[in-house]
Amino acid sequence: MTERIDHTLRGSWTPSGAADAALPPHALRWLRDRTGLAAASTPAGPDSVIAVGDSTLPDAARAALAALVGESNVLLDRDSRLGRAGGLSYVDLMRHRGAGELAVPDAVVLPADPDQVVEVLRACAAQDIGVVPFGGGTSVVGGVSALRGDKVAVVALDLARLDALVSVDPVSRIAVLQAGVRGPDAERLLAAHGLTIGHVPQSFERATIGGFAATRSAGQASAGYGRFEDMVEGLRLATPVGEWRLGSAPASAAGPDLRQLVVGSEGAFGVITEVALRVRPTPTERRYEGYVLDGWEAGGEAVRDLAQQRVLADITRLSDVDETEVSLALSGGWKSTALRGYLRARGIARPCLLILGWEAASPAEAAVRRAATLRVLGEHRTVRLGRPLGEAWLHGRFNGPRQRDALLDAGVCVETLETATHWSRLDELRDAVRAALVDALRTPQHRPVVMCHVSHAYETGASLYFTVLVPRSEQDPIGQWQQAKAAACAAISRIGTGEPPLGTISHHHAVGTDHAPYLAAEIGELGVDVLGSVKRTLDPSGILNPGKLLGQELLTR
Ligand SMILES: Cc1cc2nc3c(=O)[nH]c(=O)nc-3n(C[C@H](O)[C@H](O)[C@H](O)COP(=O)(O)OP(=O)(O)OC[C@H]3O[C@@H](n4cnc5c(N)ncnc54)[C@H](O)[C@@H]3O)c2cc1C
Repeated sequence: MTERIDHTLRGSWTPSGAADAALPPHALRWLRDRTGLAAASTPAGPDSVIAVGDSTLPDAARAALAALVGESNVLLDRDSRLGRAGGLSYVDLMRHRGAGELAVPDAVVLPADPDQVVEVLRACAAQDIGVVPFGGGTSVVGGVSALRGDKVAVVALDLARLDALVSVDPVSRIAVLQAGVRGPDAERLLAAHGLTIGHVPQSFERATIGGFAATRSAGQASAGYGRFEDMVEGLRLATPVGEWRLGSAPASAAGPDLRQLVVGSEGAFGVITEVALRVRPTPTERRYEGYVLDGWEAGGEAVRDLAQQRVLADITRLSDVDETEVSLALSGGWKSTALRGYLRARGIARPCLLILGWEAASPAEAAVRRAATLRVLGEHRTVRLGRPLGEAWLHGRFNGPRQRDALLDAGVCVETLETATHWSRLDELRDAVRAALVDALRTPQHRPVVMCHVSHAYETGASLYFTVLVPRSEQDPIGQWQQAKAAACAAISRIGTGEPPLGTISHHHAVGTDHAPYLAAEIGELGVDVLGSVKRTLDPSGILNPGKLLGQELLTR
């Protein structure tokens, strides 16, 4: 049995909220100077001010669900329902802070095992109840928004009780985990067998195995361990028409790989109840280092070279000039001033920070792999800053959501978005998204900070991850971001222009509700129809995750 997360925690990342964040006074001073942020901000409204309507779950449906999972596992109280109302995007957090309207589920249902999940789905289909699969609830694209669609009610299907390590095959290096196991618990359970998954997204502390699979998640060490879909050997999927089991060999030519139809299906095709994962021995040697290159173009070329010569470090993360500047400004103090001076003296005019990390089973393996990376990196002009900077990144790798709480408290609109494209178009895509965000958010009083980094690199291209900071609009804090996000999505997808997309609408955050309008621009109308027919086969009455992945309009055509 693993420790349950408190889902009543929605307005912040940790119970202590902003108090948990390292946002020193000099960082706020810097933000005020740089963005025009006012000294005072509007305090967040307490949970009690949020309007939560009565549950519309019919009595017959409640009774049917209670007969399957037990009375105590059908929750109708306000806090439980509010606690599964939406994910953890900026917009979700603002809604939980009293701005805009929240879609609150009519009940929370907690099945105990994969068979119960199938039964719950059958019962919901019979009663015309929508079902939102809920893992860690960390979606940032509206994936767990409790939309009702055309159903009489909607329930959040919380997978927290599916929290077991089912089996370990040490010979094949495969572990089977239930879908509700959270990142840290999965690693703890596997560590007892000397094994690791190696999947560490920034949401690691709260997100689950089922959520990782349902969203095609990518962790910070994706260059070494692969994206989550690379690790999935097999799955159990509960659907309203029965269970579907996939994956019986490491590779197969028995038709298309249907596992990939389930990985990334975002709860719209079924509920993933178990995942068989490729695991590796726990690394005993870890080494993280910082380097600096002069300018984004030079940094990008170096990372491309590492990827194409197949010597990427397990963690490879390149910040652009703006992100490097913000990191230095936020860390502040004499050390960052000294560092800037040192870099200037070494001829670096536009510092771009590159973090490299190697994780290996022995010091010898780490040394060989590091030497291979550095041989290629040595062909580019770099300044080595050594282990302290790499260790500092490691130490702060989960700080982002904590700092976000503090920034929200300070009146900042803070959000991220991500995409990916091929190397030959990476700069064009970055420039287009940057320009769209800056244009949408700049006002006579406010100057947005738009930062970008590459955190996932491939032989043919890379991801781009943008972080935006701008003083929050007091009148329309949600609309302010939604307009900027729409402009960025239009720049990526080039929707309505007749041009092919510049990049993908999501490299790892998934589609949810927010990206659904851009899906057809990426996969084509035919692609949407293919997904629609899969949906109709597995979920004929359309109860699963209304409005996600395919969006409501795309489904009904
Ligand atoms: C601060 C922060 C940092 C983040 N960093 C990263 C990152 O580094 N990399 C990354 O990839 N993502 C990141 N994310 C996004 C998010 O954490 C991932 O999408 C994650 O995989 C979601 O897992 P979850 O268990 O929280 O799923 P949820 O948020 O609960 O659900 C996500 C989607 O999957 C569906 N779903 C969940 N469980 C199941 C299941 N068992 N079966 C079927 N469908 C299911 C839901 O209905 C929903 O559509 C971040 C989010 C936050 C808030």
